[in-house]
Amino acid sequence: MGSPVHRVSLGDTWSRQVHPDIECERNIQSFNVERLTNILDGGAENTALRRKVESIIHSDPKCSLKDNYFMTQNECYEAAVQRKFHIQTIAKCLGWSENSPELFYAYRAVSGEVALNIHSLFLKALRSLGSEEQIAKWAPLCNNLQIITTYAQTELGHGTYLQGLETEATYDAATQEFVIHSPTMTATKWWPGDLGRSATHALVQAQLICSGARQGMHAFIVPIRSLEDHTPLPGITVGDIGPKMGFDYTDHGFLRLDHVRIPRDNMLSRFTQVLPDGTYLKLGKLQINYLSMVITRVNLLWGEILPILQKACVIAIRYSVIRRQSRLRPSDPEAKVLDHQTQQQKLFPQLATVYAFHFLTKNLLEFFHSSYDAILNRDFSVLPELHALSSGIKAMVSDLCSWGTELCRKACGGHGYSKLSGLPSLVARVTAACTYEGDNTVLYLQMARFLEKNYLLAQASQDSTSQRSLPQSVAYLTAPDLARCPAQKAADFLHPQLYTTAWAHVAARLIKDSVHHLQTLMQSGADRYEAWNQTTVMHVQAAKAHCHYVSVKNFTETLDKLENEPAIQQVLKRLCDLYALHGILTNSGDFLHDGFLSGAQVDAVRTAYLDLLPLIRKDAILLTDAFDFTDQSLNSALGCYDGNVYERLFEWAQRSPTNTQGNPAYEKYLRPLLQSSRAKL
Ligand SMILES: CCCCCCC/C=C/C(=O)SCCNC(=O)CCNC(=O)[C@H](O)C(C)(C)COP(=O)(O)OP(=O)(O)OC[C@H]1O[C@@H](n2cnc3c(N)ncnc32)[C@H](O)[C@@H]1OP(=O)(O)O
Ligand SMILES: Cc1cc2nc3c(=O)[nH]c(=O)nc-3n(C[C@H](O)[C@H](O)[C@H](O)COP(=O)(O)OP(=O)(O)OC[C@H]3O[C@@H](n4cnc5c(N)ncnc54)[C@H](O)[C@@H]3O)c2cc1C
Repeated sequence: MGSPVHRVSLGDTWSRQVHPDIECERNIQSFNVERLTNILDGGAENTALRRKVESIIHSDPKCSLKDNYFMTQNECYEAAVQRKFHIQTIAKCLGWSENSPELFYAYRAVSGEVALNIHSLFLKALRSLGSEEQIAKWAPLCNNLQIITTYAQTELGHGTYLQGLETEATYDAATQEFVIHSPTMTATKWWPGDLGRSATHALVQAQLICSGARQGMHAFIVPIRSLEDHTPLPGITVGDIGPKMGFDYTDHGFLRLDHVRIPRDNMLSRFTQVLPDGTYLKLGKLQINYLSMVITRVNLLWGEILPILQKACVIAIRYSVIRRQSRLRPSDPEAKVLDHQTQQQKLFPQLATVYAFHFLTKNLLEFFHSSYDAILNRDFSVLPELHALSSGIKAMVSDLCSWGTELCRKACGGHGYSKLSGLPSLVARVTAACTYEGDNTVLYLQMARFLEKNYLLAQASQDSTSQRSLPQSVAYLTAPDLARCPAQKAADFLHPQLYTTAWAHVAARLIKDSVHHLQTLMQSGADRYEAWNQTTVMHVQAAKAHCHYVSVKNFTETLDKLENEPAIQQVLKRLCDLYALHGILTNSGDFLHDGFLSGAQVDAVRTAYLDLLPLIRKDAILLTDAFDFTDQSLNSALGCYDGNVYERLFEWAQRSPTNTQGNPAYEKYLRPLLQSSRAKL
């Protein structure tokens, strides 16, 4: 049954011998780990390709992450540029193209710690908002790195409210140019990645002004640094925004534009155009110019956010079978910390969540790919659902991945606080995901608006004879609802149909309550804007419940498709059960509120939930092995495959420059202090 798990080890002394405390966890395999890896990769051929790419990348020392934890911000940046350069060189040699799986796997191998990540965001914005001619002109320059680009939207004064952006692009019909200008200090672009020290061109989002009228946010390609010597071009003030909580390897920057002139052709014009005489043409709503954000949200979930919680689970769970603290009985040896029920209660919901999110994000990507071509060809019918789902799911996944990664860090005790565990940098990175590409509260509210509309449509269609079909993700709003949960005992809560229905019930009720509250306020005289603001806490709660429902439903549907893989289906079903029940327990007030669940039923949920923990315990290491991260990519003294935690932590600490560079503070301060106190002894 068992199959050797692939790993690319660090090649250090201890990698040759696997620690017995982790080896025994792998001895009895209730499912085929390799097969699960294949399923996660989307097929055995993808697993093989990924491993091939990882071997190539890891055999190049210039792509190594080894000394990252001891670097300054500048050194991190330089090393990230070097890695980008080497991966690009390898890609060119081996014919890996933009968007190829090989390139995706190469970045996964180095944990995404390369410079020029926003270059690919620029390309996505270009391909979605640019005309075919613009794509033909700029994409090859980007792909060959003849230019380095950034996505400059956020300003010092505004990030969320795009209508409030101050940067102006005023069309001058006499010269057929746009004049790009930052009229105030707060109009300074602030945060764009790769802008501080690298980019030669920026995709600047600015308020279009033509023929005297303001037309809202549009995208313009603006050269900012000389291609000869990289100095800022006339009218450009550009630099780095300084130290941040994480992302040391990225040069986030600022940009001020002083009446910078660019040709008319540099406004991206797939959906909107300015004709030579200044006539403005637009297809659909203005918000079509926000399309690139939809694309980026979906892609970052898969490539950046999800792997962070996966890695945190691998590190924390592997460490928890090596770390021993306390005895469960006085006569026993000290227990692995993973055998404490409370440790399982911390880590297994995170493991279940990350599996749920893997399948959810995969499904969202598929929905995105099936809609994208239609949108580019100006069929916007599916855009509202895509925007709502990508906003809500981005918010939920980044929120819970951030929460879960920090929980994994804390679950590693003191060593989790060491950067050498790998966990602090994962926490810093995933925390940013709750803000970038849209603050999560703001994104939940976008989802809530979609829910409100569809709830009202559902009500209208129930009141009339003609049935209107709702988008698939909200179709449950028209389904018959149960007032009470029929479960009688703990085992009943292990039926996917039962807990999916419970989540549907709670989501539908919270949506109904938030909309009714909004309407009540409006009926009592508040205008819509005031009433909306007075109900946003309820709307966010409803949006969260809806997203949770979508994720539970998606996980159960994934299980249904695994009927030919009974062993894997069984182990994943336990995770699915745990995910759904953990959600019910942490939100039990919502289920008790209208009597859908009774107190006794919540007790039964807890029993079912706690009974799952020991079942998942025996497969825990295998479930983390299945993610198949190489030791190099984990870059964690606690999380390596072989479990030799203490040896590695000790050796890595020796590498700290603080141990070899002498101690100037001793000469300046400590020696005088010690000597003065010695005199008194
Ligand atoms: C390895 C990589 C490491 C990390 C890299 C990190 C890179 C990060 C990059 C960035 O952060 S780039 C900057 C990202 N910025 C944002 O995401 C800003 C968030 N703000 C917004 O998206 C919008 O301003 C807003 C919150 C949606 C509000 O916009 P606006 O006030 O103009 O619209 P509304 O009145 O709320 O809505 C009107 C209408 O439009 C619909 N809509 C809104 N957004 C979209 C969209 N993206 N696509 C399609 N439709 C959209 C919205 O649903 C409304 O529809 P109706 O209800 O009127 O039908
Ligand atoms: C690591 C990182 C990388 C980034 N990369 C880029 C990049 O490459 N390019 C780029 O252009 N930008 C980038 N950004 C900027 C990022 O997109 C914005 O910071 C983000 O969109 C949030 O906007 P804000 O900073 O204006 O937050 P604000 O909107 O000021 O949020 C502050 C608070 O106000 C609340 N709030 C705001 N509006 C509302 C509302 N309507 N309703 C309820 N509450 C509200 C928020 O919930 C939050 O609690 C990056 C940011 C980070 C941290």
